Amino acid sequence: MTTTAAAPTTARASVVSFEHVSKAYGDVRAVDGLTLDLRPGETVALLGPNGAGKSSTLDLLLGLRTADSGTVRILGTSPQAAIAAGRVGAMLQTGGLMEDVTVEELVRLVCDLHPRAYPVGEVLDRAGLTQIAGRMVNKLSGGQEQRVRFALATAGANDLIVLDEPTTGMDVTARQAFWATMREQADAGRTVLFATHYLEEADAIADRVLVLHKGRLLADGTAAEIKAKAGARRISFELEGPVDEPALRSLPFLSALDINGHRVRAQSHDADATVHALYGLGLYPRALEVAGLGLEQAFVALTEAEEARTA
Ligand SMILES: Nc1ncnc2c1ncn2[C@@H]1O[C@H](COP(=O)(O)OP(=O)(O)OP(=O)(O)O)[C@@H](O)[C@H]1O
Repeated sequence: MTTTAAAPTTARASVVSFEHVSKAYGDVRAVDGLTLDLRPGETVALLGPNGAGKSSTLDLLLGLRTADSGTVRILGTSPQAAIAAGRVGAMLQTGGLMEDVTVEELVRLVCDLHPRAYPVGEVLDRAGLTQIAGRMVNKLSGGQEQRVRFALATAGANDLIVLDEPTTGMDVTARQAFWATMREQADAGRTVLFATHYLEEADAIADRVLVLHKGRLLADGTAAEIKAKAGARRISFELEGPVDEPALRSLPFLSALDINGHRVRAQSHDADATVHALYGLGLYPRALEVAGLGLEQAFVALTEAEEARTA
């Protein structure tokens, strides 16, 4: 396949590109110099504490807000042009659904407007809406409304799917079906970007995790890399006989140590080296366990460290 500079939608091109993008509301810097590239087929989770700038970032990406400075591109064009060309599907937290129509009528309307729409029946089925296709939109439960939003976001063959806390209010079955569909979309080469507060979802689904804090990118990598960046693994063991605390504190790479009777819990930046040194002290740890930080613990560690650094 040949590629040329004039073909921004080739596999090598960025699907999403932010270059030094900033957005402030008064003196609140919601997005602060964000530079970012998302590539085809990536499933990317956007994490951050409340107010970190996740929704603002998605709003800028979708052209719903204008950046104060910097450039946002989708597939090499402006967000508005990419959306008009039917290349972007979005599912946002806010924004009411049209109410005086049935589920099917609403889905049909959106399919009619989409330049590369899927058949209405397929869209309804994929979102688990076939059974309630004839129901009025204003009679739906919160979780059913989310399914409708999901259907609207996947009404056509989009290159980019943007989701703001998509599974909020969905039950377990809906959630599983939702992520199965998103995986299919990613396998078909679509880029999926989703903001979430469910870290276990990010861990299970995303092949790339972005951590935002005060509008800045604090971490960018696989979930495993984010956990490693938080810089610690947990070690726990028991010791027989008197516990020599100074000797334990002298172990290399320790970031935390908690001694409770004979039970020792530690965090280490290099658990292998710490455990090796533990045996080197002539100690015989029993019930030894070494575990990584979960994504949630890593997220808390990273954002708290940044909070302390920037306070
Ligand atoms: N329209 C607005 N006017 C003023 N301030 C705003 C506006 N929208 C957002 N902000 C502020 O910008 C910052 C970023 O908000 P944003 O909604 O992007 O964060 P978020 O990461 O999506 O938060 P959450 O997890 O709570 O949804 C916050 O401090 C918020 O109060």
